[in-house]
Amino acid sequence: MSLKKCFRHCFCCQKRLYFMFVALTSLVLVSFYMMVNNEKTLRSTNVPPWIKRLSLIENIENKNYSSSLDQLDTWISPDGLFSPKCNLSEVTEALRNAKIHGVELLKLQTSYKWQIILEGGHRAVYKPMLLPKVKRPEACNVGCEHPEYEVAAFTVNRLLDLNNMPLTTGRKVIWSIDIAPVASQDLLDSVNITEDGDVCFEWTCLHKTFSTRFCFDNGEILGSLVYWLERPVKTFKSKHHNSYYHDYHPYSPNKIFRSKLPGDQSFCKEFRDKPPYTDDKWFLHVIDMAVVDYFMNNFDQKHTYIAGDDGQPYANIMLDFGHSFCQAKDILLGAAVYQCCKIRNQTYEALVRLSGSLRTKFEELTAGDPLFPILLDVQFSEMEQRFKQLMTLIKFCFLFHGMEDVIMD
Ligand SMILES: Nc1ncnc2c1ncn2[C@@H]1O[C@H](COP(=O)(O)OP(=O)(O)OP(=O)(O)O)[C@@H](O)[C@H]1O
Ligand SMILES: [Mn+2]
Repeated sequence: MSLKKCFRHCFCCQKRLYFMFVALTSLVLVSFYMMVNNEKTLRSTNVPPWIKRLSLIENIENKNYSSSLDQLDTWISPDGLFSPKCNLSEVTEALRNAKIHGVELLKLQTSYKWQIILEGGHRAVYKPMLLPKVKRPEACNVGCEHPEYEVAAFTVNRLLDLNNMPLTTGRKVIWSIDIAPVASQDLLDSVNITEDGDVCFEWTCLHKTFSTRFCFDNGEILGSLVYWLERPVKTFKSKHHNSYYHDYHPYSPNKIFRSKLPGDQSFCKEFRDKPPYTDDKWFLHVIDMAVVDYFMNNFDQKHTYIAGDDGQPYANIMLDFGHSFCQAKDILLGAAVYQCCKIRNQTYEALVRLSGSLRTKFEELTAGDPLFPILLDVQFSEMEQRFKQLMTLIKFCFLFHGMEDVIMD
């Protein structure tokens, strides 16, 4: 090789090396910048470190659902969990599709459920459907819950123009794809996978003395997803007030109060003149709860609320409808409405608008839900019948007290 050629060759090598060095340094710098930036955004959210690592990957891939879900907490006010101007379909879509970053058994109260962590660290309660959609054979508040009723209750709430139930939707998940890779050890340990790929586990449903084996065929699971309120959630209890809403139900454990029930006006006597029910906001919410429970034939609801920073009740909420549509049909579920003979103007107007179109409007709202059709035909007929009964009870109130006295703003 001539001296000139050798010189040119070395020069080219050096140039190539130089370019490689610059490219590598830039790559390292860009990656480092992205890592630091992502750490910064993630550090601001209150999620465990193992979730953060998953979120790091997620944040690069997809930010959309996370920012849709970010809105939910900002919508909460003393007047409820959202307002008519909120885009519920956008958030519902996010709840149905957001990536799942963590799942564990939620050992609170009695029903089988999971706590799910969605992208952005948003939490939700997932109640898998343990049973097919059947007419409930049992007495009320016994046996397994039906998560499809949580979706039905949310739909009824929306149809009644109420805004107190956290956003709820049906959601399908696949065990091997959505759950197993991010499940906690105790959830993984609680299931076994059959040779056919079915996911099975044992669970004892409410008031049963034996456990039952439940299996999800091919690991495909349908269930209800309720957005988790990152707020202190509390329930009015008898020890703070002489009675509370749930005591009024024939299935309440408070037998003393139950024995006082038949036919008198005790609901209003017990409630209206005792705080917090002296305040219309809390009193009218109890009436709204009775309207929803009457529609749903639900004996399980308690008066639940979000507490503010001062520990005082801030906003009313409605939770827990998995035991609805039970066998006993008790007119006492409507006691708050027909014994007090009061109803919120907005709720009454919504009821009037629903007359004759309950089924169509319910189906319109739930058309895109993975659990559609949410209810059996027979349950729908039951709901329509109970809706008519409630309207008759309200008309009796108009007759005895006059419409002006019954309707409250
Ligand atoms: N969306 C939510 N946001 C915040 N807290 C919630 C939410 N859903 C449930 N909780 C809390 O978890 C508790 C249990 O939830 P839920 O009532 O759905 O369970 P459950 O097992 O069906 O109860 P029960 O045994 O009374 O039927 C509630 O009382 C409430 O304190
Ligand atoms: Mn329940």
